Amino acid sequence: MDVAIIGTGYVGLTTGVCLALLGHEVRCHDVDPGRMDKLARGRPPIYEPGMEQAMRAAARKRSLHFVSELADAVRGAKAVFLSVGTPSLPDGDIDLSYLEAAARQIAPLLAPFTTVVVKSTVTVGSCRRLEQIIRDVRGAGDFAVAANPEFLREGSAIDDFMHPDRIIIGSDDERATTTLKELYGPLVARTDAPVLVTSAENAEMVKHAANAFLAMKIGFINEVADLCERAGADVTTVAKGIGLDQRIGPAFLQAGPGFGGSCFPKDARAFAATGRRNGVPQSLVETLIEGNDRRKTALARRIAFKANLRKGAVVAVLGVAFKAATDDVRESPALAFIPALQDQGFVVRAFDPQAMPTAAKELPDVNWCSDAYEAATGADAVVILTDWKNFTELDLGRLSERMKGSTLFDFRNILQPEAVAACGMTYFGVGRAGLPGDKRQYVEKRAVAAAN
Ligand SMILES: NC(=O)c1ccc[n+]([C@@H]2O[C@H](COP(=O)([O-])OP(=O)(O)OC[C@H]3O[C@@H](n4cnc5c(N)ncnc54)[C@H](O)[C@@H]3O)[C@@H](O)[C@H]2O)c1
Ligand SMILES: O=c1ccn([C@@H]2O[C@H](COP(=O)(O)OP(=O)(O)O[C@H]3O[C@H](CO)[C@@H](O)[C@H](O)[C@H]3O)[C@@H](O)[C@H]2O)c(=O)[nH]1
Repeated sequence: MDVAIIGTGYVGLTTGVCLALLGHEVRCHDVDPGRMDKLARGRPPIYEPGMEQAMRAAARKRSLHFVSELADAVRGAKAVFLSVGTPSLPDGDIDLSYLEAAARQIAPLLAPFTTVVVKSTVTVGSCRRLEQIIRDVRGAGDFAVAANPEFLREGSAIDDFMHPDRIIIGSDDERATTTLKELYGPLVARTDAPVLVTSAENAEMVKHAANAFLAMKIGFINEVADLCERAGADVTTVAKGIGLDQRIGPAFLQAGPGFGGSCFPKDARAFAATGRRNGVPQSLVETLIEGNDRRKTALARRIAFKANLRKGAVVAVLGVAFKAATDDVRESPALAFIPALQDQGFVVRAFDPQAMPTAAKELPDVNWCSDAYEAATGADAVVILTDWKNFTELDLGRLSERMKGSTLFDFRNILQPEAVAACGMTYFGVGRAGLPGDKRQYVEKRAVAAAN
């Protein structure tokens, strides 16, 4: 099928590449000329594992094209995907203006009959609004707007797109639903993914409610972690025990420094704003947002207390991306955590395998380092903030030798406390093994290790 993709960020690019690999003829367009230039040279403008290879594979099939002129992208397309950003407004609601602008721009260019597919995450009622904008330009009858929310995660975008848990098609126009079923046909044939055909409103609501629910699982386990820490339990085991209940499941129960990224914080705010706008406050989600925001700075104060850091102390932060396997720092815990360290008068040295160029624009006065060991050099404390696999493989002895102090905060619970203690460091995880008891425990273990 002939497909156009408008907006080639994480979602648009992944959608375009994957649809091309599934056998469709795809033309991608973006307003950002720098992005288009990179794409035309076969270079992904974002760090996403497997993307460059997937782009090469699609290019070999001659089914993926990057087109600078919007009209050339849209002309003749049977489905036009809108995958532009939907950022937060100051009141938490989404800013629909990028989608509205894109709808206005494509409206005169659509061939009859075209399905305009809203891939961006939108609040309930947005597709109707976009439909009205296009209708104002070209009248009714030869197009339909369908909601088709995307559930991929950054860092595993291609795999998630190619192996969806479900495909949601939101439209009451039969021509649109037929087009989308045909489009996803090859994917459904390969994966047997369930397809839910429903109204646009239901589809829009599914996306926001799903993200709010997943974010609530994380917010919940983070509060449980804090309780574990005080009450002498270990959240990693507690989460395992909870997750073994099939009704709960093990996913999204990793305690950490709070959820970040371009989706959960923004989408939780939008869901809460939708509740307020409709006179049905979503109090659980409101509380979740507040707690998650507070957590990021509270952890910065907590380390000062636990490691007894004074003004001028040096803190090494390992990881600034909002999660592993991405260069994205949007609403990353690091963007709140590092300034909160600096506010206390600490000097911050930091390293991230991919996200330093993007983070440097947001975080002034950080000493960026070429690896974890350089970051740890002369540090009073080291903090692991992102769950990069490289950090699970650190040479802890080497890290410890480089440090001035001896405290390691593992805010992703990715290290073995015993291994850290064996290298002469005091270990603090998130909600692990009960504090201050575990501090004594690991200090004691360290003493034993040293004696041996
Ligand atoms: N990032 C994710 O993991 C993810 C997953 C699912 C859904 N979403 C949703 O998908 C949408 C896009 O997210 P993203 O992370 O890909 O955003 P992004 O910021 O990475 O990309 C958006 C792109 O749209 C382009 N753009 C803006 N206006 C345009 C226009 N009028 N014409 C052409 N291009 C235009 C921008 O230049 C940018 O390259 C958002 O609504 C987001 O909530 C994101
Ligand atoms: O157990 C967990 C799982 C995640 N996180 C954090 O939560 C945030 C989001 O992580 P993740 O969901 O893996 O990344 P995203 O790429 O933001 O993907 C989410 O947001 C996308 C945009 O809407 C959706 O498409 C995905 O389904 C949804 O998982 C990150 O800060 C993670 O570190 C935790 O702290 N603990």
